[in-house]
Amino acid sequence: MMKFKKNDKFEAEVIDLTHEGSGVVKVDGYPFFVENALPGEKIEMRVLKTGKKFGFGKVESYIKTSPYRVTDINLDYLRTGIADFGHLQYAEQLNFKRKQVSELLRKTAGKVDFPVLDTLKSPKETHYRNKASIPVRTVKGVLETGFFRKQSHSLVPVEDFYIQQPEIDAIVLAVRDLLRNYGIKAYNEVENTGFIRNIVVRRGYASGEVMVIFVTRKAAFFKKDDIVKALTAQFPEIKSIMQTVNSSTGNAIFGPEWHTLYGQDYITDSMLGKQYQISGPSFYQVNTAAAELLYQTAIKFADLTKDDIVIDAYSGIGTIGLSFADQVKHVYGVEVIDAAVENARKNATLNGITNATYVTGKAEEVMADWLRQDIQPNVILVDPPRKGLDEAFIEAAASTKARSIVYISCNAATFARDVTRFEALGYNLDKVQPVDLFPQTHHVELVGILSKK
Ligand SMILES: C[S@@+](CC[C@H](N)C(=O)[O-])C[C@H]1O[C@@H](n2cnc3c(N)ncnc32)[C@H](O)[C@@H]1O
Repeated sequence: MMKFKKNDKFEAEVIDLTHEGSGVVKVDGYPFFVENALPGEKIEMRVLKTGKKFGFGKVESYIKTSPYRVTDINLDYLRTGIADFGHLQYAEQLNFKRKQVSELLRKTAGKVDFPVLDTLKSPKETHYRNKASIPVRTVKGVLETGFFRKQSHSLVPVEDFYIQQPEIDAIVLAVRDLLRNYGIKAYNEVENTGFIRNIVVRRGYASGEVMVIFVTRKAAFFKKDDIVKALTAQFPEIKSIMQTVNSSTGNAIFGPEWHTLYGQDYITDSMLGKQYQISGPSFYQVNTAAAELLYQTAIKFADLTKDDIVIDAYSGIGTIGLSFADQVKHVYGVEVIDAAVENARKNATLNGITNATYVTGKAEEVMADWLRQDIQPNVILVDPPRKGLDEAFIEAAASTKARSIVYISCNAATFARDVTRFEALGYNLDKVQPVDLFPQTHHVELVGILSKK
C-alpha cells in the first residue's frame, strides 16, 4: 500500500533514469518519478502526486549529487523537454542510450547481452537542429514564442532554444516581433480562435538557405506583404516563405493547404556531397552532420555491390538511396508524402542519378506491388517513423529472401519488436549501432542489420 500523500517529504536515493530523463525513486517497490534527479543522487523529495501504480515527486534539496551532473543547465530546458537530458554529461547520455537499446533488445526480443555498439556521438552537442517548430501563444496578454511545459499546453517563453542553430532562434525572434508589431493574434486552442499557431523555420546545415513556414488557423493573412517584406529585408538568406492553413483542433502541425508567400517552395542543402531540394511538408533529418554518420553506417553495414538492387523504404526526399545509388544497379524508393517523392525525383536529376525510381504510396502496399512485378531486391533498407514497420511489410520483405535488411530506427522499442518478427521469418540480427542524432534529449536513433539465415 502507498503510505505517502501529497506534500509528504522524505530522503531518498535515485536508482534509475526513465527513458524520458526522470529520476526513479522506489519506496517499498512503489516508484516515484522525479524531474532533475540522476541515478546515484541522494535527495530530499516532496510528493507531488500519487497514483495506483506510481507517483511523482520533486527535489526539495540535494543531499548528494551525481558526478555526471551538468550544473549550469537552464531548468526550463528540462521542464519543457527541449533538452530533457541536458542535466546529464554528454558521455553519460551516450552510455545511457546504448544501455537503453540493449535493455529493449533483452526485454522485447529476448536477446540477453546483445553486443550493442557504443553510441556514435554527434559532431555537434548543442545548437545542432536545422529545423524549429515553435508554438505561438498569448502569455500574460503578449504574443510569445516558446515551448510547452511537459505534458501540458502551457507555453514557457524561450528565446535561446539551446539545441537549435542560433541563426534559427534569431529568425524566430524577428518573426515574433513582427507579429507583435502588426498586432497579429496568436492561436488559442481552447477557444479555437486567433491566427498564428506555429512558426516553422528550416535552415540548410551546409547551405544556410532558410525556409520560414507560417502555420495559421485561417487562410486570410492580415499584413502578410508587410511581414514578408520586412523579414526578407532583414534575412536575405530566406529563400522561401510558406503558409500552411491548419484549421483542425488536433496536434498535427501542418495543414492540408499550402501557399508560397515568397520565393521558391523549397530550400536546397547538401549531405554526403549530394544536393537535396527540401519542400515544406517533407521529412529531413534535423541533425545533418550526425545523420551523415547514420547513413554512412547503414551503407557500410549493407556492404553494397555494383549488381545490387536496393529498396529504400520510407525514403523521404531520397537522402539515403541517392547517397549510394552510384554504387549499385538500381534503387527503388517508396514514400507516403507526395511532395517528398517529387523532391526525391528532382534530387535524383539534380545529382545526375538515373538508376533510382521513386513511388508515392504506403510502403506495406508498394512492397507487395514490387513483388508482383518480380522486382527482386538484394538489400532492403527501411527507415520508418516511430511506430515501426507494418506486419504486411515485414512479411513481404522477408519473402524476397533479400541478403540483408538494414533497419534505421528512431524508436528502439518498435525496432526490437520488428527484429523478433524478422527473426521468425528467417533473419538474424547481426549488429546494432546507436547514433546520437538528438544530443541533450531522450531520443535514440540506431541502425541495425539483419542477415538471411
Ligand atoms: C524517419 S523518416 C525517414 C525519411 C528518409 N529516409 C530520411 O532519412 O530523410 C520516415 C518517412 O516515412 C514516411 N512514411 C510514414 N509512413 C509511411 C508509410 N506507411 N509508407 C511509406 N512512407 C511512410 C514519412 O513521410 C517520412 O518521410
